Amino acid sequence: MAFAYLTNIACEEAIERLLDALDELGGRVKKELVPVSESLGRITAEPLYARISAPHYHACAMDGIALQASVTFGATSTTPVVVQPDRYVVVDTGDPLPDGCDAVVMVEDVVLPEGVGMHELGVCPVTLYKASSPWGNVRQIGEDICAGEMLLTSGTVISPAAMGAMLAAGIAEVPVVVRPKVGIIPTGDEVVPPCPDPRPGDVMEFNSTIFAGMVRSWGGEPVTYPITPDSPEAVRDALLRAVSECDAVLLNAGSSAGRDDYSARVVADAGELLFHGVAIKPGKPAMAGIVRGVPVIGVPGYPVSGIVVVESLLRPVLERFLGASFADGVSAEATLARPCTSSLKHKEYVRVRLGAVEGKLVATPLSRGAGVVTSFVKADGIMEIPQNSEGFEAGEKTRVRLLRPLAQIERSLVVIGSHDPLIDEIAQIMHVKQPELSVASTHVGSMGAIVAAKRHENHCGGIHLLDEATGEYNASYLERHFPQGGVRQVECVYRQQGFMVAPGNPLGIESLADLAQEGMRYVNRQKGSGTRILSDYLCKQENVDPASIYGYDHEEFTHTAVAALVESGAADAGMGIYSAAKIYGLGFVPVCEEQYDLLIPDYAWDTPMVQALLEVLQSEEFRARIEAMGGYRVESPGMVRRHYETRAQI
Ligand SMILES: Nc1nc2c(c(=O)[nH]1)N[C@H]1C(S)=C(S)[C@@H](COP(=O)(O)OP(=O)(O)OC[C@H]3O[C@@H](n4cnc5c(N)ncnc54)[C@H](O)[C@@H]3O)O[C@H]1N2
Ligand code: MOO
Repeated sequence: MAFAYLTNIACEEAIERLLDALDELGGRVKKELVPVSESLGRITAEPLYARISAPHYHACAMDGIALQASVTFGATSTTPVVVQPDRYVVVDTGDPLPDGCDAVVMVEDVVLPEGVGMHELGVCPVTLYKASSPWGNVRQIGEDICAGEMLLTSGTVISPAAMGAMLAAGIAEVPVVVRPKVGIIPTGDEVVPPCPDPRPGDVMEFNSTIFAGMVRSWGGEPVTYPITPDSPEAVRDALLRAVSECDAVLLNAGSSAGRDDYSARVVADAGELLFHGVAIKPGKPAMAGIVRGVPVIGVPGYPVSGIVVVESLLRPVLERFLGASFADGVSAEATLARPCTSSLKHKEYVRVRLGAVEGKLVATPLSRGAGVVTSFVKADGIMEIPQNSEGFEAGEKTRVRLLRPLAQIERSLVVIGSHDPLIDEIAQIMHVKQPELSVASTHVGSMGAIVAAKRHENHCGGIHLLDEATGEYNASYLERHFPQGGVRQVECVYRQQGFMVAPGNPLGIESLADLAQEGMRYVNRQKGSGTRILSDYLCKQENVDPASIYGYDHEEFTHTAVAALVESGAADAGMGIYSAAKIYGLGFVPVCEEQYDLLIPDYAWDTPMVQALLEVLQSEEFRARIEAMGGYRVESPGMVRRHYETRAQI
């Protein structure tokens, strides 16, 4: 019988239980001495005091002459003072201040007698037109560091400058906290080492690589154990070995309620289970316990859940071990582009893309799937929805923890609209041309581009909206949705739309009518996408009732997602562009060539991002790249087809 969840405690309480248990175990910080030159990123175990002052002698701060300031007193531009060679010494920057001197005059302020060269400086009298003040241009002993003063407190992450300061202060070795060893045990019969050709059901083991990276970034030393099969004995053996060798252990997967989920039971049998089940999403099956004096954290198998749990529960443990804080980064207020509902049962962490549009930060939620690890790759920030909240409406303001510097986010082209793989190619070319710029794209269909532009939430978006009455693309939609104008319709590409089918089209699919036949399975695009409008239009034209097509309600958000489903055999056909079919080696039945334009609102036109986009569209690289992808025709990308100029509403 599987071990059911015991608790649904708040994350804060889970952390408290874990840290209280650690406190009961007693002092933990272990120290070691390392050479300063190898201490970068380590954490000081004690406060560090300077052994010597820096500079440790009075040092000349400039090239010139050293003298006693009093000999220059009274010198002005009209009443110069002449100093004889026995009253000054020629010095260079860094030299010890000669005995009897208390000031340095820069060589630029030293005037030699008429006809005398610099090589005679030191043996000739010099004229000064400015008085020196005592200790002028001298770095006195201890200007930087005074012997005995505290340089760094304990718990400081050692920076390159701190390394230099320690050496200057006469410290050659520094006491640092020993890196806590964190054991990582991946478990599961289905889990296999990463490989290029996994079989169905194989789960590639990549969680431990993610967790090891996180552990390292917080000053710990990861120890990854071999993949352990799903048996209580094997998991117990691996756990006992890990707790004997490490300071903390992550037991990965088997945390939920499935047949082979033993983690909680093994921890409870081998030690003390502190909790199983935390009110966070993703990550609710998280658990923790103490086994033989070592904290053990049960991390759910799904990678996104795993990242959230390791961040929420392991980080505080490492902070306690290290006596340091890896506090959450900067947060900022953002406006939500789409509604985001959540349950009252847990606090939810939603990954978001961010972009600055008209000076306002806009957050677009990314996939919330616990298995979608790329949501963390694409994320610019994390939005928290508190446990007592049902979520946020579109347009609501919320605080977002930033995962990238704001300055970078502000230089991101926000693309919200119809999906086409060419947007990724634009991002690549743009980034090479101007590395400070990036692209944040979200695929919400052509109508989504219009909605986003109306709400001032994007810089541009792809549109391919067929007007059934005229057979024209986009113009009538823009006229209707922007009666006050304020947008430009910019040419991008012409692309082939058609049915993506199995290679060689074994079922002979030529039309939607064929797909309405018994036994055929279709995969569709989401409502509001141009491709969906095309399928609906073709249904009408061919007099096919959409309800008669199996899978017409099965909606995907991108051409590639549709292609992947056809390739997997889960569907016999889906409407999409040729380039996506080509990536997946699928058959393709052309239906029409459509006009894929970009909608660019006037408010975004002058931004460096949009100007860079136009440059990319007009570049040879773009043309070459698009032609290589296949299924596109390129005429004059970047050309403004029509400017819907702003006009007052009547
Ligand atoms: N009936 C229920 N089923 C599930 C529940 C539930 O409450 N009732 N909870 C779901 C939630 S929420 C989560 S999160 C997962 C947790 O699953 P487990 O921790 O038990 O993990 P597994 O089932 O062994 O694996 C799930 C999934 O995770 C991926 N995985 C696992 N190990 C690795 C690895 N080392 N590297 C990469 N990916 C890994 C893989 O996709 C597995 O399929 O349970 C839900 N189910
Ligand atoms: O807790 Mo699970 O991690 O929601 O997906």
